[in-house]
Amino acid sequence: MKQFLLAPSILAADFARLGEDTAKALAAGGDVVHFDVMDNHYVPNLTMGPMVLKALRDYGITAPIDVHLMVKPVDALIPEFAKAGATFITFHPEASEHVDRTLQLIKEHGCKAGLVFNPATPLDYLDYVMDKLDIILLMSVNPGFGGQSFIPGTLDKLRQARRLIDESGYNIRLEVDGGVKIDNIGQIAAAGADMFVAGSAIFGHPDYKKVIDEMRGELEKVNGSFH
Ligand SMILES: O=C(CO)[C@@H](O)[C@H](O)COP(=O)(O)O
Repeated sequence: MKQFLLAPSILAADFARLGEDTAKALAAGGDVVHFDVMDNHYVPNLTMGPMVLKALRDYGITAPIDVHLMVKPVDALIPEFAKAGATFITFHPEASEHVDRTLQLIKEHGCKAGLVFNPATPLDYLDYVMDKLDIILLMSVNPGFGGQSFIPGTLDKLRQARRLIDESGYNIRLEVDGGVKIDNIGQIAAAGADMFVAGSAIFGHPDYKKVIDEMRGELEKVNGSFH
């Protein structure tokens, strides 16, 4: 059976009670904390840095933390996030001068590494780095804000990425981010994703557990189609 991971995006959490709200999403069944870092330069929004991540660790969050860097340049922040307690660090290849070097830097700092693809970024960047990836993240909205609608063309791109991962023989997670809801998560999983970021769908609902349980229910329906 395929193991799916649900990653609540704390961009949509209550920032005034971030530790408590993050813990609540994990207690409701979230597997991984998705941590969006925006610099108001690579994307038009400004969010959280390594100090906030460390504060979550100090608060007692022990779940994996998936840091999505929407910043340019990338490299200087990697040691900082690793030291603060990141598990995964992903970045946009067009924001790094040397993609291979940035991937190596993440690994050298003991984190899992990944590339993120915007809706209009081709998957060509994968060509020579599959052996260095633990995760591929496909954006299903343009990065910068939560609460946008899923871009349907992402489904074909997911199928393409799934094919490349399977052909490579490497153990690489395929994550999707943006507009993931109860009513589309099954279709997204059937296209090949195995890790799902959801912000507004979870934090915008009064009952996080109900949303996560319903998402898992949808995932169980498609589980068989992978094997
Ligand atoms: O990185 C981003 C947006 O740039 C995402 O992680 C959003 O936080 C997803 O939010 P929803 O679309 O699920 O509300």
